[in-house]
Amino acid sequence: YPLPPGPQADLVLGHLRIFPSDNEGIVFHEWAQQYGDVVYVKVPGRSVIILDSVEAATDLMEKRSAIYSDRPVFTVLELVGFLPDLGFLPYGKRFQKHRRMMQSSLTQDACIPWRDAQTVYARQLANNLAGTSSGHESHMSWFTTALIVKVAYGFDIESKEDEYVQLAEKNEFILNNCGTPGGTMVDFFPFCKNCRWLLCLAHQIDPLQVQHFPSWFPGTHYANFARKWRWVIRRLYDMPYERVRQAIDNGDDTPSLVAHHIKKLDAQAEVTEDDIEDVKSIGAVAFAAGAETTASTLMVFLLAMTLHPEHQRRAQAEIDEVVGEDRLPEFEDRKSLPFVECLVQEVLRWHPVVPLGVPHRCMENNIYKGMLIPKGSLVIANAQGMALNENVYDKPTEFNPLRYFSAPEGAEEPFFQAVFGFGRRICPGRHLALASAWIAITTILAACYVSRAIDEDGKEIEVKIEFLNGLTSRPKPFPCRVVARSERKAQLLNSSAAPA
Ligand code: HEM
Repeated sequence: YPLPPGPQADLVLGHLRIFPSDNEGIVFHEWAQQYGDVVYVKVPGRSVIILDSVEAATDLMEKRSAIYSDRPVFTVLELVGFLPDLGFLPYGKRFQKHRRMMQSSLTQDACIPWRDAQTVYARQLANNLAGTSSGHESHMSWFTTALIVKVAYGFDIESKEDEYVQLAEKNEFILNNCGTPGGTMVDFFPFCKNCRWLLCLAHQIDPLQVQHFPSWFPGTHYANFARKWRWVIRRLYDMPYERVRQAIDNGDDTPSLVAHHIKKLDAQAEVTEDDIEDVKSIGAVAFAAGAETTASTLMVFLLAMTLHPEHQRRAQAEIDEVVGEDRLPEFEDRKSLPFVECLVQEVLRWHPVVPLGVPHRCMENNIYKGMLIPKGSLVIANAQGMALNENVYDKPTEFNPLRYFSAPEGAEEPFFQAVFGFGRRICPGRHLALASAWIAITTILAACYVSRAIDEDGKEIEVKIEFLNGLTSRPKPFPCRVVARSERKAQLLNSSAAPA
C-alpha cells in the first residue's frame, strides 16, 4: 500500500528542512489543503502522520484506539522530569492504572462537588479583573491554579506569592518553551547510549542519553533547557504530596484527588515506591495539564471580547435577562443561556489552546483508506487545522458564536470536537475544564465590560491577533481594559468573592 501523500522530501533528510518550527498547525493545514486530510512526512528516524479532519482522527484514534493510543518518547519532557506522567506514558499497564486513577475522580458527576469552589473563585477573578488595564494573565493564572490546587490537593491558595502560584508560572514557562513535544532536534536525533552514534541500530536506542552530550553540541538546546528546569517539576511532584500526607496524618479529612489516592494506599497491604510516585504524579499532572490550558482558554476569551463588543453585548443582554441585577450567575443558569454556551464553544474553536493535541503513536502497520500508516508513526491530530476546515465552518477565522445557531441567524455548525483530543487519550480533565471556563466567562460577562485600552491621546489602541506557540498556545500579551459594568455589580463581586 502507498504511504499517504505529502510534500516533496529530500533524499536523506526527508522533510526535516521544511518541517515547521513555528505555527505548525497552520503549515500542516496548508499541506492538508493540498494533499488531503491525512498527510505523511518523514523526519530522520520517524514517520509523521498529520490528521487534519475530525473524521480521520475519529476513524483512527477512536475507532481503532487499541493501536492508536500509544505515545512516542518525548525526550525533552522526560528530561525535564515529567515521568511517570499520564500524558506521556506509553500505552500499557501503568498508563491504564494512571488513567483509572485520574478519570474516576474527574467524571462529570465527580466534578459537581467542585462547583461551589469554581463559583467563588470565578467571582474573585472577576473582582480582581475589574478596574485593570494590565496583569490580566496573572489573574487568569491565579484562578486556574487556585482551582486545580483545591481539586488536586484540597488547599486554598492564600496569595499570589503562594509557592503553588510560583510553581504554576514556572511550569507554564517550561511548557511554553520546551519545543513541540516529540518535534525537537533532541527527539529527531536519538543518540545510542552504547556507541553514541546517531540512530544506531546495533544497540538499543536510549534517546535520554543525549543528556550526557556537552551543552555546546548542536541541537542540544532543549536538552540543556530541560536539565536547567528539572528541579521545578521534581518540586511539583514532591512538595504538595508531602503536605497532603502530613495533613492526613494529622487527622485532616479535606477531600482532594491526592488525598483520595493516599487513603487508598493506606488501605493497601503493601505499598511500593512506584505506588507513591504514581500518586505524586496524578496530582502533578492535574496541576501541570489543568492550570495552564484553562488559563490560556480564558486569555483567548479576553482577546475575543476585546475585538468583538457586539458579541459581548449580546451575551450580557442574555445574562441580564436570566440572572437579573441582584445576583451573579450560578451553574443552574447554564441551560437558560444558549448564546453564552455558543460563545464559550466558539472560544474553544477559534483558537484551540493545544493546537496539535498531544501526538499519539501507532503501534502496528495499519491500512486506512488504501494508505499505509507505518508502525511507530507519530500521529498528530491537528486541532488548529480542524478548526479552520471550511467544509465545516463558514469563514473559520472569524469569531462568530452565532454559527452554532439554527437558521436564519446561523447554520447549525457543529460544536468543535477536537479541543480535548481523541480516543483513549482524550483529556480526562475536560469536564472540570469546561465547567471552570464556563463559570469564569459567564461571571466576567455578567459583572464586567471588556474593551480596547485607550492611549494617552484618548484613542483606542489597536490589537494584533498573535499567539505564542508551544505544547500549549495563548495570545501574545495585548492591551485591553476591564471595568465593572455598574456600581451594583461591583458591590455584588465585593460581597461574594473569597479573599485572595
Ligand atoms: C481548556 C482546558 C484543557 C484543554 C484544552 C485540554 C486539552 C487536552 C488535550 C488536547 C489532550 C491530549 C488528548 C489526546 O492525546 O488525544 C489532553 C490530555 C490530558 N489532559 Fe487536558 N486539557 C484541558 C484541561 C485539563 C485539566 C483541567 C486537566 C486535569 C485536571 C487535564 C488533564 C489532562 C491529562 C492528564 C491528559 C493526558 C491524558 C492521556 O494521555 O491519557 N486537562 N488535554
